[in-house]
Amino acid sequence: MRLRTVLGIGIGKFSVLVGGGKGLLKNGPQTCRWRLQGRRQYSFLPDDVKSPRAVVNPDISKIRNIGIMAHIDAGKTTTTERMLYYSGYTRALGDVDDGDTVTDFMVQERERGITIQSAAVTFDWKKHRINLIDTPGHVDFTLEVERALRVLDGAVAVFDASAGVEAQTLTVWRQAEKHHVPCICFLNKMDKPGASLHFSIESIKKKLKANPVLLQIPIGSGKSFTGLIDLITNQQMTWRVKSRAEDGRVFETKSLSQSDDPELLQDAMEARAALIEQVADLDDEFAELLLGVYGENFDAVPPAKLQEAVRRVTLARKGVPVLCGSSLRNKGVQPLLDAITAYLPAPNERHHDLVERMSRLLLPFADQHVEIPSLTAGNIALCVGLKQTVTGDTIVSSKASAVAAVRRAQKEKEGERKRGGEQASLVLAGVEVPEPVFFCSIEPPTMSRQADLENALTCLQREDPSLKVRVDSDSGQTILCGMGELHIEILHDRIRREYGIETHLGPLQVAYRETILQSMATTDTLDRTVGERRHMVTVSVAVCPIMDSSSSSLTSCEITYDEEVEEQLSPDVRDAVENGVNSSYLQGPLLGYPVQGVSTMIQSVSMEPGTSLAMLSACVSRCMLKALRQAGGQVLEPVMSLEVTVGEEHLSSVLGDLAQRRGAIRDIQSRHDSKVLLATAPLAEMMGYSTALRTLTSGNATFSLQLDIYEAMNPQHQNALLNKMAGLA
Ligand SMILES: Nc1nc2c(ncn2[C@@H]2O[C@H](COP(=O)(O)OP(=O)(O)OP(=O)(O)O)[C@@H](O)[C@H]2O)c(=O)[nH]1
Repeated sequence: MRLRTVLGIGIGKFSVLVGGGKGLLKNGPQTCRWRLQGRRQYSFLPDDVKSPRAVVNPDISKIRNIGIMAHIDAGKTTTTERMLYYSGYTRALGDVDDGDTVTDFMVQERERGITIQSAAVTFDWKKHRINLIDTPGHVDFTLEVERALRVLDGAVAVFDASAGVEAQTLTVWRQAEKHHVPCICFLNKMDKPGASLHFSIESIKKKLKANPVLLQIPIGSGKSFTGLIDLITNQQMTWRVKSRAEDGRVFETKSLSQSDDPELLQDAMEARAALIEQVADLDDEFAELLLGVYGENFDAVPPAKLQEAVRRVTLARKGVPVLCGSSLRNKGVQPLLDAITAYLPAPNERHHDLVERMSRLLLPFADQHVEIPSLTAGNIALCVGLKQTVTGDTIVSSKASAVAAVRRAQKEKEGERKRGGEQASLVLAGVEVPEPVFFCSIEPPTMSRQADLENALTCLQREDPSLKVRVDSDSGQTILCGMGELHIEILHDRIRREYGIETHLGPLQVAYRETILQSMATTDTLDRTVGERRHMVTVSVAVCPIMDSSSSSLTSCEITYDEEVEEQLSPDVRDAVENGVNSSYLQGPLLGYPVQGVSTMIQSVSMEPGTSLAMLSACVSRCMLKALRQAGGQVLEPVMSLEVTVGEEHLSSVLGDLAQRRGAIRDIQSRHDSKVLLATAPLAEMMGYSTALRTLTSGNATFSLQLDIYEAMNPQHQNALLNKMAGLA
């Protein structure tokens, strides 16, 4: 059987896509055939085994998204196979050694490059849905495992009880720890003569530095391993499996009694007392219960209370439940399934760092909002309570489903390309955020409201990506950068109404940029003694203009290296050099506006031993400033494209006004009995245009304004601007 699942964490959606090239489970026909890598055909009759479709939408609290990890040959495949069989999803027990296990496809899929997120089996167990994701320990899959672990809610580590913790498990265990994934350990192969509970527990402590919480002890060892004692319930489980043909589905459960083997009874009593003490040490709530009611008589501790406490300990990752069994001999797998449902968390109990939680979904009906429990494809709804999402983001049920969607889209695209067509990506394009062209300072009424203002601005920015907020490094003032006068006015008003903060706005200013006119090469040396240490560095840089007037993007600055220099520099020295260059791009030498359209080549860097990287960055930055100054600064101003719709009678006055605003008319079109005037004009000249246009046309005109390009100012206007900024005009 080949199941592909797309994980849905957090909001409880879990789509199961069945199929993948070897045969699909269809609705209509009664029999579904599966081909397992060409080896064998299984015939599934619905009455015979369950279909994955039998598992429909369980409550989120009943879902377990679990990774299974193991060292090679520890018995992961055999264990998974037994889980599918006991839960009723396969008709026959497969055998790894005969090469007919259901999940064998995983290995082969991996060889073919199929990734781990999609390699999964889904089944139900006692009203729970278990999605078991393979997380192989092989180093090549480290990244995939890491990805899987980030979205998984829990993990089962399978060990060979005769070998204890082995190298590969160690790697995956560390990753699980990093992502705070609660785990259960399964000591498999208890039937092997060399199997040792004590040795395995010690190796979990020593090698994994984990705190094993032993929940079962084995009955018998090696070939005479027949069952387990459940220390939570004090029950004995025995499997009368005499041959490999017996499937272990039926096993006997009974309470331990005095008539049982006295040695076993004694071991079980001691192990249970140790368990209770250990859990009391790890869980305050259980400790209180124990001190208050059951202090004198551990036997009386109700299994349910102990189980709840073990669950809390597992979820808090203070301890790791340990179970034993022999998958090959069909012993101990059902209690392992019980433990997965009892101790590992549901998706809503885990706090994934990448999953947003919505508090409510609302359907808009005119001006009313109706709360709905879920949403299907193709609908539009409002969501409440998102904390990280900003406008333009695509929200998916999990990172894994996003990756799977991208991969599917790529495959489809590939297929379409072969067929000569084009296919749209499944991932929505975010909104294109234009660069803000205006800015102004904003101040709270008193310093005590600064934190409230910052919070308000953070919320507003998430809603409106065209609003940018920064802190001026010289004045320390908070600066609002927006799209226009009205934009900033409305933000100001919203801060007052919605957040109750009366702010003061500084004068609105145009966001200019700077570039250079010619190429220039410069050398600079920094020689400074700080304390006992002498820092000495000499750098040479060459800057040249790469004016691309079609671009309004700030990213059009480059850093290149002389070939020989590039080979000599270590990565951290290169980082320090680039920090220095990039910081000089932030504030141009003329007016301190960001620099664009400059290519910098690092020609030489020579450092005396002992010179810090910070001093290197400082030297590069100073050298850059020198080079940019000498290269002749040029101010770039935002030029807007303007569309004015106006009655013919007012056209000439609008044109006259535009001429005074340094406007350039591109076209005048007729639309019904109005004229549409297309023009460009520098933003600096367009301040207050809406009022001016209203006055000129007695309110009979409309206009739209948007950034066209950043254009070099002519020398006359640039000088006027420089004088104005210097307070001379
Ligand atoms: N004695 C014994 N052998 C077992 C047990 N479980 C699995 N094996 C054997 O161990 C070998 C490896 O089992 P697999 O289930 O393929 O182990 P795996 O961890 O999936 O291995 P890889 O997929 O190669 O990583 C096979 O020969 C199994 O028959 C067990 O409980 N007892």
